[in-house]
Formats: sequence, C-alpha cells, structure tokens
Amino acid sequence: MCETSAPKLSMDENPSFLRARDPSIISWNMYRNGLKNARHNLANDFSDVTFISGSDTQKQDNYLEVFLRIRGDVPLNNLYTVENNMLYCVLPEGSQAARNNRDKAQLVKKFEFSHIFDVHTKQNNIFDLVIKERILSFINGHNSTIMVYGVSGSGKTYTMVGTAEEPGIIPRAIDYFFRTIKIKSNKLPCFKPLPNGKVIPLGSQDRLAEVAYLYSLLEQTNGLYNAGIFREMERRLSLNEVAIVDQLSPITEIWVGFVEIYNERIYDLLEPIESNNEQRTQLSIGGATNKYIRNQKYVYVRTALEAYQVLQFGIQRLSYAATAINQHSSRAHSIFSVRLITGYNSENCKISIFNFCDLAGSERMNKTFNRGDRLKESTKINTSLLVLNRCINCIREKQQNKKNSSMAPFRDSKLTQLFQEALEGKENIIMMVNINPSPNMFDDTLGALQFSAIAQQIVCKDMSIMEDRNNGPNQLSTSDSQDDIHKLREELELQKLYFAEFQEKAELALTMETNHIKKNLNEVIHIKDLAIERLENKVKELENIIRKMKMENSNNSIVEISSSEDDDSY
Ligand SMILES: Nc1ncnc2c1ncn2[C@@H]1O[C@H](COP(=O)(O)OP(=O)(O)OP(=O)(O)O)[C@@H](O)[C@H]1O
Repeated sequence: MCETSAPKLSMDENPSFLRARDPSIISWNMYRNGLKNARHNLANDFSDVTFISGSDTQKQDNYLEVFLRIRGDVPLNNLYTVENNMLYCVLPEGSQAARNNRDKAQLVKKFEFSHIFDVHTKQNNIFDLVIKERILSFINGHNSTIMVYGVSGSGKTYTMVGTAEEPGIIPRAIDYFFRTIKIKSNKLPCFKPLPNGKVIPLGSQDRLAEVAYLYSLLEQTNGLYNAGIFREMERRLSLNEVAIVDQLSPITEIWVGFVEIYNERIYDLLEPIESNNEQRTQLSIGGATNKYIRNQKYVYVRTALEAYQVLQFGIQRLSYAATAINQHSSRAHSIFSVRLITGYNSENCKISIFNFCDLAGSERMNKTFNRGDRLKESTKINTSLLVLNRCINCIREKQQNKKNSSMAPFRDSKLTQLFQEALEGKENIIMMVNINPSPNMFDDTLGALQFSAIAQQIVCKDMSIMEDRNNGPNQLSTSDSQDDIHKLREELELQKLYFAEFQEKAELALTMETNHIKKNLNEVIHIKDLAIERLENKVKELENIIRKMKMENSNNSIVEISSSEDDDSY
C-alpha cells in the first residue's frame, strides 16, 4: 500500500516557475531593500522623488478565489451593473434590503469578485478561465475543489453540468482529462483509490471485478441515449484545444465517485441498485483531520464516455423535485469526485483529487410555499448553508484577528466537515457564486453576495498552480528551445550586473552630500527603468518560447486537437 496524498505546496517550499529559475529575483530583493533604506533615510530631503513602495513588490496574501456568474436568460432589470470585476446592485424599492437600509444615501451596494461572468457568458468561457489551469494542476498531482453556491434556481447545476448543447464544467472537464491523458480503453486497473486518500494494488480477480462493476452500472443507465448525446458533445468539444502530455506515467488510472448529502445524510450515488431494497445505505464520515466518506464507492473509467455515463448514472439518482422556484431543483448537495492515480509501481504512486461540488440552493419558505418533504428538505439545506456561512465568517475573523479563539462550527454539518481543510484555505478551493438577477429574488441574492464578500477574505495557502504547467504537460524538449533558454540565461546575467550597479549607486547615494544625491538618484532610477524594461522583455521572450514549445510538442505529440475560432458556443 502506498501513502498517497497530493503534495500541499507553499510559496516558500515550491517557488513558481519564474521564481525558481530566475536568479535576478535575488537582485530584485537587494534592489528593494536598497530602496527601502534609501527611502527611510532620504524621504525628508527629496519629497519630489517618487520611490517604489516596498509593499508594491512584496508578496500579497493569497485570497480564496470567488467568481460570480449571473444567470444568462433573465434580464438585469437595471438592478445590477458590472464594471470590471465589480458588481453594483441597486436596492429595489419594496425589497427587504431597502426597508432595512438605514443609510438612505447608500442605496447601491458594491461587491468585488475574482472575475464576473455576466449574462453573455458561454459555458466554455468559464471552463477556459477557471477550470482548465486547475485540471493541469490536477494532472500534475494537486487537489482541487470547485464549489457552486447560490439561491435556488440561480443556475448552479446549469454551470456545473449544463445541457447536451451547452455542457457545463463537469462534462468539459471529463472530456479534457481524457483527451489530455489518453488511457487504453481496454486496460484493467492495477490500483484502487480508497476513500481515505490511500491506494491499494489490485489482484487479478479484483481487477476484473472492477471492470465488471463499471459495466453493471452502465447497463443500468440509459447507456445508448447517453452515448449518443456524449458523442455529439464530444465532437463539438474536440474543436477546443487541450494541453499535451508527452509522457504518461506507466500507471495512469482514473476513478470517479459521486455522493449526495440529502437531509444531512450521505448517500452513494454509485452504489449498486438493489431492486428489492428501497432503503439506501447511509455513509459516515471518517478521518481525524483529513475527513473522508467511509466506504464510498469509486468506479474505474477508461474513456470520457464511460466517465460521462457514470456521471449520468449518478445524476439519475440525485434527489430532485419541482418547487415554486425551480421545476428541477436539487434537493441535496452533490459531490462528483475524480481521482487520478499516477506513478511507476506500488511503492511510488500518488493520487490527486478533483471535487466538483454542486450545493443545493437556499430558499425562503415564503417563496417556495414548501410543505411536507419539500419543507423538511429546505430546512436542512438552509441549515447546512447557514453553517457554511458561519464557518466562513469564523475563519475570516480568526485569520484577521489571531487572538480570536472562537471555534468554527464545522461539525454542525456534513458539508463543512468534509470540506473543513479546504475552507480553512489549506487546500485549493474556488467558489462560483451564481445569482438570478430577477427583482423578486433580490433579497435572497443579496444574501449570496454577502456570503461571497466574506468568503473572498479568506487567506489560502499558495498552491502555486503555475509551476505545474511548466514542469508538467509542456516540457522543453528541442534544441531550439534549449538555445533560447541559453540566451535568456545570458540576458539574466546581464540583468544581474545592472542590479548590482544599481545597488552600488543607491548605497553610494546614501553616503553623499545632499546636493549630489539627486543627480545620483536620477541615475539610479534610470538604471532601474532599464532593468524593468529588460525584465518585461524577458517575460515576453519566455511567453514566445512556451508558445513555440507547444507548437513543437503538437507536431511530435501524442495528442493534438486543433481549435476552431468560429465555434464559440463550446
Ligand atoms: N446561464 C444560463 N443560461 C440559460 N439558462 C440557464 C442559465 N442558468 C440557469 N439556466 C436555467 O435556469 C433553470 C434553473 O437553473 P439550475 O437548475 O441550474 O438552478 P440551481 O441553482 O441549480 O437551482 P437549485 O438550487 O434549485 O437546484 C434551469 O432551467 C436552467 O436551464
């Protein structure tokens, strides 16, 4: 058995590509320190000289990324305006928010997001901007979670799953995984992921049994129908470009799991359907710090079609119902989980996990008029979302005030127990908040926006997604690229000299008579400007090299799919 949790990276342990390979960064720090000292000593004498602030070049905190998607088929009604990554909303007359608002001058609220996907956004825009880079990171061994949050009917499931014509994040991700890492479609699995993040080798009987289990699930879905839809979707998605993997590890296996949390109970959506047993088995949570779902079933898949069919198998069993807000409303939180096992042998393999978490939507009783089972469901949904809100609030407060000793109530809901590590910023997690801009949903929407405002203040560990891209799928291979890199090294050496000269001048300036300093500082600033220009050129050159590498790889590569510019709906 091999120990297998994806490495958790911090900025210090794993500097990103540029940091790791760029010796000029050391000079940059020297330069920055030099400037700080110079500013400290000289600010009084030369108030007209603009210094670059030390904080400008210091690493910023890495905040949880929160994206907003505004439902596309509902007019904005002049209530919402998007400007860059800001959302402005006018409190509509008659809304509870307007009634509660004591400060009459402040009838507009402002929320900032990592990015806003407005009503014109296509499904592929979200995938390209938010998910693609995380898939590359996942292929390189890092865990990722995406959580969609919002009021009932705001478009969460549409964003996550989508339709046959407009596939959402999960089908696109499935298509992307399998086009990037091609697995032989008749291969038997060698290892199996356990729910606790470990992996076990499989004996020959077990390997056959796993494939038999997959077939038994596929038989129970409307396989042919799904296959037709998927083939058509796959044909259109295949017009989109994917990353290229030159070399696959000898062991590369994909397994998928799918659970729902319904009425605060966890059910496996991939467990066998027992025709004579209506009762579903409830699963419990295990693990001390890293929580997992005990006995969760993972299914081995070798093609995108198989993965898609297993997804559909689970979706058919998800708890949906019609409510006054949404004809097809998810009554449960669902977690579709992809596990990738890579490595060389049983002693040396690792697993990475990508969780797609579609939260059930909050809903007000006075909007849904729910009764009976629906009412019980909404109460449980609202309670678990409230716990999520409280946890987010508490984490934010603790991070901002280290003396704050209050405990976040993770244990109060299954959802927050499972995602505690991620919510605390220790794993890579992003949130997609969906809103329905209809005026009668305003008060509920405002609640979701306020949640997002708090969530984005959570500080996360830096997962340094960037370095994976450069160490992983796109590797330097040709002699041309080597030459280019060699030239860049020479350029960097030159820059180091520039920075050293700059440092020397700055130090000299500090020791001089006041009337000489200005002249020297002007020289220093000139050298600095030159160095910055060179740095900028270097970045451009690097970009060109990477572009060139991709083209070269695409000529020799295992996988190459051309892109089509005129297809913007996929
Ligand atoms: N961007 C969009 N473009 C077109 N239709 C959309 C869009 N977003 C949502 N819809 C439609 O709105 C309806 C509600 O969306 P969806 O079921 O995804 O909401 P939800 O947030 O998941 O709701 P619930 O929490 O109740 O499950 C669906 O019919 C969906 O097709």
